[in-house]
Amino acid sequence: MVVATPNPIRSEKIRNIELPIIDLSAERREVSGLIVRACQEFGFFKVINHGVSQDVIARMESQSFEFFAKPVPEKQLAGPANPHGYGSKNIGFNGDVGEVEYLLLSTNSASISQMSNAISPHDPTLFRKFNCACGGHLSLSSCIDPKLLVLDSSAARCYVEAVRGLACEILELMAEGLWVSDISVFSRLIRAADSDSLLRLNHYPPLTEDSDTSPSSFRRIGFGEHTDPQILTLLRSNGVGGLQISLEDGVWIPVAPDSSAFCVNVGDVLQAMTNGRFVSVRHRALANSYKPRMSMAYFGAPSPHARVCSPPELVTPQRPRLYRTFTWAEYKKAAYSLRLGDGRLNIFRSRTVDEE
Ligand SMILES: O=C(O)CCC(=O)C(=O)O
Ligand SMILES: [Fe+2]
Repeated sequence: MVVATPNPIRSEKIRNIELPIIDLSAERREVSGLIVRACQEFGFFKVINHGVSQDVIARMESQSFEFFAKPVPEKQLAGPANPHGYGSKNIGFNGDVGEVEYLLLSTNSASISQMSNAISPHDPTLFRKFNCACGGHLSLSSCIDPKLLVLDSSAARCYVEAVRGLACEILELMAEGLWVSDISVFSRLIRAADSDSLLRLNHYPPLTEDSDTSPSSFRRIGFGEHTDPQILTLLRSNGVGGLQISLEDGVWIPVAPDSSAFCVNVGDVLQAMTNGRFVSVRHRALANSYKPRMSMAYFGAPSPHARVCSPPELVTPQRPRLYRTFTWAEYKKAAYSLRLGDGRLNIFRSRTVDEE
């Protein structure tokens, strides 16, 4: 049995910075400018007035809590995570551990149904069915598709439809703000039918058995420092803090929980596609000493064979190409072979830039 090593957090700096909160209902040109600035400075921002229905969010959250409240043997029916499925304490395949249990799902419906069969053979939906009539203003048409209601009327399916719509909208605002002529250059990748996008539910149980009561060791690593490999992450948590981002080594900026917002962060693929203009920010999650924390992360990813390269407008003589073209399958292979905290994108830096 692998036992998670306690990770006391000592001698680190916490800096309280006000992170950008962007109102998506404001004027479009202004919003796209603010998003680009946030992605360049922080690789992170929050969005409000995002249009995803509170009902869709609330149902997904309650289904997730219900899942994590199940007895361990039942949850283990959906495990071990390989990489999809239920996992506890072990993250990835290379020895990373944390005070977290999670359920990682591919967002394609076949995969969600398969997992739900494994968990509840007598109830063939992973999360109890409900009558999905919304799905967020951005993806209404796909959510009211009668075929979808028959096949995918689960909280997970509806949530995924809504957040994918929001992610596409944000990616198009980014392209506009960068003055890229093909505004679907990023969003098209996660709209593809075989996109490798994921939904990850993380549950950080409270740390009740801590005998050392000093403030620094009272909080433990739930999910260790890393960048997200995909294009864009949309994350929500319950009202319990724990997420932190890091812009310089050893300095952590806490992200306050906010029920009206989605946290958005740039992933490695978007850093590569913007030729390094946007930063894929390092972040981590701490488990709370008293309260359970739950987060739900949608990771918008390309399809395996999609080629990742910058649009021509973002490569100039003053700003030569930083990364060589690669496929998402290649990138994933590299990511799975490394530890959580390793900088994977460096492997894909252009030789010409390295040699300069
Ligand atoms: O739980 C959180 O707030 C962060 C989780 C995370 O970074 C991830 O799942 O990639
Ligand atoms: Fe992450």
